Amino acid sequence: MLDQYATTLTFIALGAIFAYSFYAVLIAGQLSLGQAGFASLAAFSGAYLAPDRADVGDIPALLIAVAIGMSVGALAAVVLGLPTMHLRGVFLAIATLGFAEAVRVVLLNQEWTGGAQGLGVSRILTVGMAWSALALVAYWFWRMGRSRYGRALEAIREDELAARAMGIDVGRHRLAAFVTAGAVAGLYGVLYAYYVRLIAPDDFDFVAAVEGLVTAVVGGSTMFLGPLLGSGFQTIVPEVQRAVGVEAGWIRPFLASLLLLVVILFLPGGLASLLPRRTRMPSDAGDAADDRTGRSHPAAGDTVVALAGLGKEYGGVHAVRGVDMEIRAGEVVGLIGPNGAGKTTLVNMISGLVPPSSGTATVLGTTIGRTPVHRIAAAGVSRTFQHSKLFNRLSALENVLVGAHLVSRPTFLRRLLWLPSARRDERAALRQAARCLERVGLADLAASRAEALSYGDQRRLEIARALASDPSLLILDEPAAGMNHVEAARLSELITSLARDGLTILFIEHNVGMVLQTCTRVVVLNFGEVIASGTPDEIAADPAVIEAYLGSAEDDADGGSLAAGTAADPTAASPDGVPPPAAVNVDPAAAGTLETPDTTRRNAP
Ligand SMILES: Nc1ncnc2c1ncn2[C@@H]1O[C@H](COP(=O)(O)OP(=O)(O)OP(=O)(O)O)[C@@H](O)[C@H]1O
Repeated sequence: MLDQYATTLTFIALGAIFAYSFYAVLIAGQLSLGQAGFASLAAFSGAYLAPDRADVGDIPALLIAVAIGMSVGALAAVVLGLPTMHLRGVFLAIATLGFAEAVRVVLLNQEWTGGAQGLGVSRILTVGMAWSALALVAYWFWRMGRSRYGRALEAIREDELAARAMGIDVGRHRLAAFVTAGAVAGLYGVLYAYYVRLIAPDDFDFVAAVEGLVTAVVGGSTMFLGPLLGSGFQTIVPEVQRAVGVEAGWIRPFLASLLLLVVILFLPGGLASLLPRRTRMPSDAGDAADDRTGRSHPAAGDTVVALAGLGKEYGGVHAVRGVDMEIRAGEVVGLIGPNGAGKTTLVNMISGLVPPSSGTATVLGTTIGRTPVHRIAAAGVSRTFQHSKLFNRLSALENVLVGAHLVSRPTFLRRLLWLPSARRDERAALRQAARCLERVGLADLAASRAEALSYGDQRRLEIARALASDPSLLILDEPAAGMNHVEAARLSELITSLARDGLTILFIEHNVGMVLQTCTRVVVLNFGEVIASGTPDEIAADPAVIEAYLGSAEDDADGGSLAAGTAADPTAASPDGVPPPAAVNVDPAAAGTLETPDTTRRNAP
């Protein structure tokens, strides 16, 4: 029975292993076609360099060839990966395809490979060996999935910038994923060689690469079973055809292409996304006693942020100009100003996303400018974004777990060995994430995908994710946008309670009422410059601020005032949950007087 299907089963296993080499990088959002080149290099060098089966026996000969092939595949991935890892999407695909084609052409013209005739190899691989190898590869990716490393790769796939802001070293993770792909492709190349008896460079051409990619995408690149499902489908279709007596060779590629189209249009996560994703809240989330994050925070009153003459210029437009600012530990600083005042640019510089054009800045002892974003996050800066940057296809709990990246320990290798300490560390990370979800009131929605949450809940989830790293400085960019006044009041309470715990908070908000109520100090920006800084009461009465908000002093005399404006419900004009424009934060009666900010003043002379 097994013998009858041995060839089909072996090819399902081989196809799945090759598809895993694509999955290895797809999971991190990378599109590579270089795996055909890695497999080809591995197959030829393994078959050529490994000792003969007659000298060492079948299994040792195959194992030595596998070791050579996987090392060659991994090494080739390092050599190709170092210069190409900064490429994204189709550019990476083109560069890696170029590499695979170059390998094919070079091997075609070598004597030792047999050129177009190919190289004869003994058949050693059996169906049992092929499935054992597949089981090991699948096990690797299964154990990776719920490790800190696996979650970091998924976060990079979902939103690279947010992943950096969570403290993930994106370059290192992408290279590691690429090297894994090289090793797995190398394994495939050697196993294939030791099964088909004769290998030629054309066995690893463009068509083979695309087939491997299609198998992985159809199966699903978001779950470790995807490549297996994809390979099963791709290999079984011709068998079913034969069984029902339809011999047309075009049916399989046609069905595969059709399925690819259906998957891309309707099932972006592939067949595997039909399987439910497990997300379990830990039962002992409240038990915080033994979960110290190991972070040390500045003492109350210490300098957290020091900016001197900080500026940012975009092609002649001064988004931020000469800002001097100091934020001390324990302060809740509100950053307000009309649209386009430079608020987001300023916090982007503080969190390392945007390098300044002039001036100096030190954040938690780290000089910003050339320091990568993940290092600034590691120093203790955490943030949310003006436009939500959640990891959409991950659950709420998984989002927050990624947020805990910096305060959790690497678990992947220990998970491979099934060590209890890995389980303990994963549970500690889960408890940390669960506590943060509870703190923002989202514990009940832990299992929901981030993209399925309401706008207000998404904003709270971003705060929970930012809190998970136990930061010393929390930066919130318009956290109340899109919230109704009840939600905004609850958010204000949350910020106050976080501040009571000693967290330093800098937040941008158009809801001036909320800012005045929540902050210990308010900084007002206009045209990229600080026009006022002081307590909420001082700011509410500051004529320069009132003018910046209401357009002119005469308008103010007509009844407009910052304080009056704050009384207005900031979301009254947005029943559909769309974030309100800045103008709704002023007295509706005076809103008509709000002038569009004049950006001419910020233009460089
Ligand atoms: N990447 C960029 N390239 C060019 N100009 C930019 C860029 N980012 C911001 N700006 C410009 O810098 C100025 C300040 O923008 P910024 O987004 O920092 O203001 P903001 O106060 O956060 O505004 P809002 O309240 O609307 O979010 C604007 O004139 C904007 O057009």
